[in-house]
This record gives sequence, structure tokens and C-alpha cells, in this order.
Amino acid sequence: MRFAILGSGGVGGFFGAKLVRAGHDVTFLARGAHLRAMREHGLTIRGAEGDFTVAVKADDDVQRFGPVDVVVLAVKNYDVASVLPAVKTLLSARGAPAPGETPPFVLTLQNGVDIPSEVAAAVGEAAVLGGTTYISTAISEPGVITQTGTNHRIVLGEVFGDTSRISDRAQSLRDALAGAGITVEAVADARGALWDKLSFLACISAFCTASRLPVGALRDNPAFREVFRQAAAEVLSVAAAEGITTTRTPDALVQYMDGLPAHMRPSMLGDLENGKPLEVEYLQGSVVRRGRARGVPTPVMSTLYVLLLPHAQGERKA
Ligand SMILES: NC(=O)C1=CN([C@@H]2O[C@H](COP(=O)(O)OP(=O)(O)OC[C@H]3O[C@@H](n4cnc5c(N)ncnc54)[C@H](OP(=O)(O)O)[C@@H]3O)[C@@H](O)[C@H]2O)C=CC1
Ligand SMILES: CC(C)(CO)C(=O)C(=O)O
Repeated sequence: MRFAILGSGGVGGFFGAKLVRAGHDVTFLARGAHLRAMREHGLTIRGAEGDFTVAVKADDDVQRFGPVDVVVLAVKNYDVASVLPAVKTLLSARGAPAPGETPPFVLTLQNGVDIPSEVAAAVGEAAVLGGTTYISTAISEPGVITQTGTNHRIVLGEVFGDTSRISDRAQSLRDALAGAGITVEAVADARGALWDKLSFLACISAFCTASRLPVGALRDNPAFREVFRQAAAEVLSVAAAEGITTTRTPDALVQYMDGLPAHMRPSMLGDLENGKPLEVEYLQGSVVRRGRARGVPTPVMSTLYVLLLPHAQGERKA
């Protein structure tokens, strides 16, 4: 398969490098020192699964990419708008599909639940496949992605149109990713998977970032556990009000938290400490706005949201 990876950071760099190693035709959108390092030295993946380096095609202009079958959108939520023109260019680069041929499509991998609609507004619902990923990776130096731990997983599927069965394109993409050594599941309706992830992430990232503490420093306090359970219940109530079937319950999310290593620090906390923008509008903010629109009260999440909001722009904010 021919892939364009838009955003070559923790997520795009890690999965893209695995695809290159498996022999797929992959072109990466990158910029600055990371782009220069990728061109000069290749893209290196480091972590407990074993280090490897692949030579890559990388550019800062998608006009030079050539036709692709799949666009993987792997920039942060707040950068998606800036790459939508590139997505449009890539989706039209292959020309009209031959009869029976699958038209090119875009897989979204952002945390949160907002991006599929934002992308669909630009390129049409039919071109969008939704995905979510469980992994812990970051650019540790230009040209190098470092994975913490060994877990990685993608869940992908349709979010618009027919969500009653696993689509052929979701299955083909699953097979290509699995063949590249990626742990991946195709589902009929990916909206539940996106909310499943958000129901935990919106809570844990908010509590750890607002307190500047890893999960282990918070979770043994019974009062914290009760408020965490309330926050989780709020997110799940918003999902239910939107007609989404999730597989989580507040108690299951508390249990999931208990299973994490005590030193686990959500990436939002790392972003805060590094002066980077936070995806707060797309996690906590999205839950609060969606709750308000559906008449679902979100008092705990609203409190966390206003505490995080002053940091949303990172050091770009005065
Ligand atoms: N990393 C992780 O462990 C996980 C991340 N996610 C989600 O995945 C998404 C991506 O996160 P992550 O990979 O960590 O983010 P990163 O910041 O590591 O990577 C994004 C990359 O995209 C680049 N980029 C942004 N806009 C452009 C552009 N216009 N042209 C070229 N390059 C561009 C950024 O460059 P620059 O630095 O110059 O801005 C950066 O290198 C987020 O929504 C995140 O929440 C989900 C699960 C886990
Ligand atoms: C909580 C975690 C590590 C789960 O993958 C995550 O996605 C994040 O910190 O952003």
C-alpha cells in the first residue's frame, strides 16, 4: 500500500517506520530539524521492542508526494486544520478511481472525538476512517522516536455511513498494518472506540496535569477515587447522550487506572512541563461542550477544564 503519513512524531513516526520496514511505500510529512535528520540519517525507533532505523522519503510539501492509497493523519489535534489542504491534495492526487477500486481515504489517529467530523467537513464523510491508538511514544531527538513500554495498539473503523459491519477498506488497512507487526483491530463502528479512549484519557490527563503528579501519587486516596469515578461517569453520560455505545464503566476505568504503572505520566503532563500547547480543547473542552449541548451536567470535567485552559497555548501564551 502507498501511505502518506502527515505528522512524523510519536504516533506517525512509529507506525510509519514499521510500515517502511515491512516494505510499504511510505512518504512522511515533517519539518525543521526532524525533517533534516530523517533525510540525512533515516528514521530511528528506540524502545524495549528493539531499536531499528529505516531510510525514509520525507518532505515538507505534499505536492511532491505522488499518489497514495491511505493518508494517515498523525499531527496533534490543534494542527489538523493546518494540514487539511494537504489532505485534500493527497486524496485527489490519484485521479478518479477505476471501477471496483477503493478510492484513497484518510485515517485519523488523534486523541478525542472531534477530528473525524473536522476532516469530513473538508473532504467529505466518505473519505474518512476513524482510529484511535494506545501507545506511549515521542520524538526524543530529531530523527528519533522513543517508545516507553512495549504496548501499542490501533483500533480503526468507519465513523460515518454504514457502521453495521467492518468495511472492506478497514479490513484491508488492518491486514496491511498487522502484516507490518502492528497490533491492530478493525471494528464496524469506531465511534465507540474513540469514546472508550476519551473516557479514560480526558480524566487521567486532567487530574495528573492539573496536579502535576503521576498516577501513582493520586490513585490511593479514596476521595480522589470517588471524584475520578464521577468524572468518568460524566464522560460516559455524554457519550450515551450522543447515542454512542462504549464498553467502559466508571468502575472499569478506576480498575484500568489501578493497573497502570505508578510512575505513568499522561503525555499532557509532559506537554505542560515542556511548555507545549495542550490538547485540552479536544479532550476536556470537547466533553464539556458536548455535555452542555445535550443537557448533561459535567461539573467535575468543567472544573478540570477551566484549571487547564490557561495552559492550553503552552509558552505561546503570555
Ligand atoms: N504520542 C503518543 O504516545 C500518543 C499520541 N496520541 C495522539 O496522537 C496525535 C499525535 O500525537 P504525537 O504523535 O504524540 O504528536 P507529535 O507532536 O509527537 O507529532 C506530531 C508531528 O507533526 C508535526 N507537524 C504538525 N504540523 C505539521 C505540518 N504542517 N507540517 C509538517 N509537520 C507537522 C509536528 O511538528 P512540530 O513539532 O514542528 O510542530 C510533530 O513532529 C495526538 O492527537 C495525540 O493525542 C494518542 C496516543 C498516544
Ligand atoms: C494515557 C495514555 C498513555 C494512553 O495511551 C495516552 O494516550 C496519553 O498519555 O496521551
